[in-house]
Amino acid sequence: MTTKQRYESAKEIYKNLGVDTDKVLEQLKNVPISMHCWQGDDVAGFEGSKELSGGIQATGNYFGKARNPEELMADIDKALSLIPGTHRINLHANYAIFEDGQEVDRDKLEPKHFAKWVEFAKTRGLGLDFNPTYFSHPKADGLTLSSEDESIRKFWIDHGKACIRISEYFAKELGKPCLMNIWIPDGFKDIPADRISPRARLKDSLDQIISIGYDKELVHLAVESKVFGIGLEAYTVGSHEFYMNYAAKNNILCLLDNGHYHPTEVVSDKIPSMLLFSDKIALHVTRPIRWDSDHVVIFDDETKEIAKEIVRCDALDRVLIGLDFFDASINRISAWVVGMRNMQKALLYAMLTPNKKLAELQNERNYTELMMLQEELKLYPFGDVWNYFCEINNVPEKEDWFKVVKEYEAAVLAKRN
Ligand SMILES: C[C@H](O)[C@H](O)[C@@H](O)C(=O)CO
Ligand SMILES: [Mn+2]
Repeated sequence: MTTKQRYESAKEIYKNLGVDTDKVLEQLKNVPISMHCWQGDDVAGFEGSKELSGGIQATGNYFGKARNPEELMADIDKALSLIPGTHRINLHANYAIFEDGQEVDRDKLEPKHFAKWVEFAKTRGLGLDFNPTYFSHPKADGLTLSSEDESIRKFWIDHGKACIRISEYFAKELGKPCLMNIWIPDGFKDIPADRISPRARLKDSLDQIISIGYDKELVHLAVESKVFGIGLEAYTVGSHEFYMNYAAKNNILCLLDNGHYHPTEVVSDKIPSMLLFSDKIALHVTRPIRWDSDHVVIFDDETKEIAKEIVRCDALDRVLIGLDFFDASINRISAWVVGMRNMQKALLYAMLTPNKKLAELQNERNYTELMMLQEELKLYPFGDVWNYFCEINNVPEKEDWFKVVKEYEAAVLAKRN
């Protein structure tokens, strides 16, 4: 049987559930996912120092990591060629590209330092998202936006302001809004004596950053909380409560990273609550194993639950989906492709679910049938629909894409050292 024939058969099966697969495939094609550039080089960036700080860690030493903008862009191209649909690229400020002798520190970054990325995105029809980089820098030794040292704090406030202008530039150039997400590593290893003062300073720093004014249609500003980092186990300044309140008060977005909560807390459950109070939210979809380990996104229960909440809350245009992982122990292009395709599979799985019917069963308190149907749905011919989605979007289906990665690994990655 051909992929199309399998699809036609699956289509009939889903039709009996009231699900229109043709419509689903059209919808899925138009859901952009923001692919993070930092999986390509273990969050190293293009500045002189490549040492990763801020309580995050990329472990592993698989060969072939991108060492410069040309290599990173070529690797992104290779990954995108294996992922159905048109997506977005998520950049960090430490991926600025300087002409010789024009290097500036992060507080002085300008749009021109990202012109090559804009050109890259434009020629491929991609959107760009952005993140100020508050780590891997001599001035990020401890606290940044919450620092008690006013000169350090000013440096990072200026960095935030510079990044707003760069985000605006991305949006204007590409004709698509840019999500600018602020994450800072600030915190303490051991029990602090004063929890409120660093948070008061962070609040003031954020106020100063947003005081420069920006077009909210162009820049979606977000703040990303975290519960702990390596060496920052006892306290993080940018906690969930801090940012949820800050975002609500200032009409900006919360970004929820599913590696940033206590182990039994799930982001899927937070999505509907947030959507009742915010026009938009943003996500970093990742896979924490025991801690915020940033493993590659797989087709696991929580990724599926996250996708289900986005779909059944009818919020595909209100939840800005991005990925955030950095695994240095495997082929990095494969990591991107697996993560991106899995996020799409999770969305597809959610779209193929008869959500209305399931909600009716819940309302009728028919929990027996609800459980039965949710379990039976797991063995529906979802894979046949996925493979057809790949076929009509001109990317290899099933594991066929991996051949392309292996060829690229042998021809290109193996020659990097
Ligand atoms: C590199 C990213 O900005 C970083 O991973 C951040 O989003 C985060 O999740 C830190 O734990
Ligand atoms: Mn994150």
